[in-house]
Amino acid sequence: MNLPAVTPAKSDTVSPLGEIIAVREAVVDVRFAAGHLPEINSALEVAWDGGAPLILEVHSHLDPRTVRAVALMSTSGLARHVMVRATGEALRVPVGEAVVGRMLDVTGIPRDNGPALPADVPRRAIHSDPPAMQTENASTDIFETGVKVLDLLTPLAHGGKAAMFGGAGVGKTVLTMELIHAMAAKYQGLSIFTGVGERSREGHEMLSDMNGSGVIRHAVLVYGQMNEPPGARWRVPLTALAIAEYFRDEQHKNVLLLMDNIYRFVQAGSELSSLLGRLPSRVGYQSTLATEVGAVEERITSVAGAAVTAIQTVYVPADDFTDPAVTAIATHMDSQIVLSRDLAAQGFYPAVDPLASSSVLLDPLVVGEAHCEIAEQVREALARLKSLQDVIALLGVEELGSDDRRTVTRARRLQRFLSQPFTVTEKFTGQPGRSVSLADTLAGCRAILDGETDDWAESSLYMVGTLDEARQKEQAARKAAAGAAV
Ligand SMILES: Nc1ncnc2c1ncn2[C@@H]1O[C@H](COP(=O)(O)OP(=O)(O)OP(=O)(O)O)[C@@H](O)[C@H]1O
Repeated sequence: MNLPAVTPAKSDTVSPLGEIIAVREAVVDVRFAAGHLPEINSALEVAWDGGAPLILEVHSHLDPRTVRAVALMSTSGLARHVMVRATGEALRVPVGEAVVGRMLDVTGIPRDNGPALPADVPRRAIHSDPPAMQTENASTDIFETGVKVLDLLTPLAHGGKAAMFGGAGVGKTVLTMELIHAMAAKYQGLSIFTGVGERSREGHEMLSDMNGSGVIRHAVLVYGQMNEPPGARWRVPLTALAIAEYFRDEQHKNVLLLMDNIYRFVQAGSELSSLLGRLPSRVGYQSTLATEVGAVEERITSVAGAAVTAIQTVYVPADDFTDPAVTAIATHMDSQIVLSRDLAAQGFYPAVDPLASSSVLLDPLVVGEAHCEIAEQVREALARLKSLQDVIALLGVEELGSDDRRTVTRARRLQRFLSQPFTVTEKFTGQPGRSVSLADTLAGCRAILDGETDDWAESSLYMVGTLDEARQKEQAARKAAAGAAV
């Protein structure tokens, strides 16, 4: 790839030119004339063959003339002695109406084979401080998702932060996609979907899904997927935040910010930390882990008149919930949705672990006494079922006392009632998706806890929407059984 000398800066101020002296994968060292060192986090540009410039971000000053920078795009083809232009400011990405309905990369370049963005599109720096504490607006308005187990046990706040934790293949992405459908349909705002280090296939599926359902008209997709260099995966959350902050602060719009998978942001930071020559901390993570997570999470906040509701997926390495990255992210969340491999293996989708999941909003002052009482009784029943699993496996349900037998009967029906077919899984389950109101969810759980379904077949409550649907399924099954008996 021919790399011409960098074209001189167009502005009247002469931006200092530097020269590349070392390239190690995503890390590039650049030497400038004495007294012209660009600031930390400022962007440097390398002009490629007429295409979009390669963007580098300054991360350390090695000596009075040399900076160490991180490439936000691939450095293949880059060589020593290539000239670099210091922009004098942080990377600025396009924001505003022009990016709605578009799929962008970390630098804000459209990657959806659509038209280029207008030259005068407004831009915003990817680095900025969170709003002043006094302007933040901690909301406790409940956000009904239509997913029974979430609305019952881990209610989400309009303007709050929720994270889905789980190992590989437990259903994080599918649940996130379902929430996009559930929320975009009834959410008067803008959705920003950020793909961080996930599969590119999922990005294209998301784009075609959103185009098909029309949700794309109110959405922006920002991607730094697993095929991208670590710099792109590390900075793409900031690109999405800059777009979200513009709509929140300049247009006072509500924003639904979805990030799949925020753990990959930490992983990219860890990769770069090693390449930047920094000493690793616990479990090999970067020593700046908590700072980097805080810098992103603290910017995800609401202000008066405009809420940013965030839902993030968190990959849990080796299903180890004590992992430093997982715990650092968890401390920032209002709702923690833990996905269980055991439940996924049994086909109970969404595989939300009712005992490990939690929400600060499950409080009588927020959701009311009745909701809290039902949620508590559901948890108690499922906890009792879990504690009796071994006894049941060894001796069978019949050997239990009458109280335990009743609890097990109801707990198993609750477990099945909390499973639910999704819209996004119709294509491979063949079952139409269901969105259930909170009132129907509470009424269904209340009826099961009161024993109304004790003599129903457990299968009648599996993968249904409301309890009425389960009742119809039970009646149909009984009729079929009666017909077969004749
Ligand atoms: N609600 C659901 N209904 C039916 N099947 C599901 C559901 N959720 C997940 N699955 C099944 O589990 C598989 C993995 O789901 P998904 O990709 O969401 O997991 P993940 O946790 O995001 O995995 P990874 O971390 O590898 O991306 C899906 O391809 C699907 O077969």
